[in-house]
Amino acid sequence: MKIFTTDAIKKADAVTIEKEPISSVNLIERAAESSAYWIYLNCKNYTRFTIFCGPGKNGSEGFAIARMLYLKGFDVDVFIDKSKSKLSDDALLNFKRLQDFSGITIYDFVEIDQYNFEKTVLVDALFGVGLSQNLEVIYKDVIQKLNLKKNPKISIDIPSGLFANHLNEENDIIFKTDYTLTFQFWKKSFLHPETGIYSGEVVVLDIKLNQEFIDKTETFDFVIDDDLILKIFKPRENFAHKGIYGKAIIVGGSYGKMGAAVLATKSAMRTGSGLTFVLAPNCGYTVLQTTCPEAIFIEGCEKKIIQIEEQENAVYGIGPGLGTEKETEKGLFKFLKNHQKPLVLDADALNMISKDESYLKIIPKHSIITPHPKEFERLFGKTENSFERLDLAKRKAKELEIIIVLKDHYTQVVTSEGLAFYNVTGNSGLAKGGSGDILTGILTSLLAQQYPSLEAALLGVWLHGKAADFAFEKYSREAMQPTDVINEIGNVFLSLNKKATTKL
Ligand SMILES: NC(=O)C1=CN([C@@H]2O[C@H](COP(=O)(O)OP(=O)(O)OC[C@H]3O[C@@H](n4cnc5c(N)ncnc54)[C@H](O)[C@@H]3O)[C@@H](O)[C@H]2O)[C@@H](O)CC1
Ligand SMILES: [K+]
Repeated sequence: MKIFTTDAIKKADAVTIEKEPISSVNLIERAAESSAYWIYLNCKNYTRFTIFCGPGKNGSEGFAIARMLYLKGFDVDVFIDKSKSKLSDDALLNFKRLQDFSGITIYDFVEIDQYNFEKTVLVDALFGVGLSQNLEVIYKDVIQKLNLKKNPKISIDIPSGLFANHLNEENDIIFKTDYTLTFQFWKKSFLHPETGIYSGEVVVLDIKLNQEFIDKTETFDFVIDDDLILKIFKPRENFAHKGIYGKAIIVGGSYGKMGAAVLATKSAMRTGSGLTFVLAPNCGYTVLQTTCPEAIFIEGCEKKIIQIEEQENAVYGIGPGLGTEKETEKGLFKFLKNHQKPLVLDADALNMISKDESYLKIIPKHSIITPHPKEFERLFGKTENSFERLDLAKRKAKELEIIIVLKDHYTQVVTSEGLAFYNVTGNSGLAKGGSGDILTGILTSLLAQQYPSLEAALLGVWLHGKAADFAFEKYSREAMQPTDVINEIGNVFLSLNKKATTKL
């Protein structure tokens, strides 16, 4: 799914209005209907809604939602700024429509302090993507007061005060919501840690904006959605043999960090590589042969790896638990200098590469590197925030012709063309040691199965997150373990296969 800038969203609205054709207020009606319907389906424990409306189209949607919820039998109150009352035409029209409903009381923002907030859901329809400057004082006051309330909160399109595609100023006042019902596209700010904390759970509602315009309009940012994954995923062939599905070699483990190699090897196998090898120090022999009997062990040195031998037609995933000893570093660089095929580099492999800028240049083209924010900083330098970090990743991915998987709550796959794909599967149960090792195993396995690098990265991060979501449902975010995630990879493939196979 494409992520549009505010300007492109406005154009998409305008083109839809012109080409469909549909009036602006009827398009607002469509957006309001989809919001009211979602609320009707999902708010089972509440019968009371208090809707805060602004002066523009977002406010107009608020008025329409108020009317629709009232007609569905809910108790609805509306708050506006009565003192200035400079509503836009679209807002005025829906505001006037409300006057036919004597059961809906319209309050002024100044009455908030006297209002009874008991058991009501707060709906924020103050500002949408039309916010062009910092908020006026009157709206800041309202938002500050509402942010102190414990009531459930829903924002329409975007939490009021938040910009859609860039960072706010540090002291900006922003509505902090539990749910955001957003129209047609994810907004970039929902996907970054500094701004995403305001948007809560995001629900994207399809309001059927002009598809031709969406298809034609270029963008640099995307969300990995199910449609994209189904285009990438190739179900296993009936007449397959193990040779078709490649040879994955995990290079990792050192004395005391053998678990990382175990997790990466297990997840490579669960992802389907035809043959899976693990190159690890000899001290890991028993543990690896016991925990991963299907994998083939390649001997390293006693307690660390000092050389990586080139094997024909193999895809390497290097890093989990590898350690950063001088001899390991030497072995890694000797290997990388002569190796041409795309591979996966993670963890300690990246830590060793970050020791010298010239090392970056010997990463084979189209390889996938998977740094978390700290590793990224060591590799490419400090940035002020995650928006700048992504911009830097785009420049570096282009320069080095590699794919950077920037691990975060919403991991970003950054391509050598300067595009970013945000992954929205996964949860904070993955914020545990070992999760990254699993991703390395999955990516190595997909590359070995001849998925092109970008497709392997997109499918890999999605699969990793999806398996984590399945594990979360069984064990909770707190208790789920990386091993539980590996054990759910199979269920993710089952659900993918169900969708991908031809049905009669
Ligand atoms: N027909 C359409 O064009 C559609 C509009 N949609 C909705 O419309 C929203 C965008 O509507 P608008 O462009 O009217 O913008 P908003 O409703 O976000 O707000 C803009 C209004 O607020 C005023 N304003 C802007 N910044 C302000 C500030 N800092 N302090 C006080 N007032 C300020 C502007 O003068 C304008 O009246 C979307 O977020 C979405 O909710 C969607 O329903 C899709 C269809
Ligand atoms: K809003």
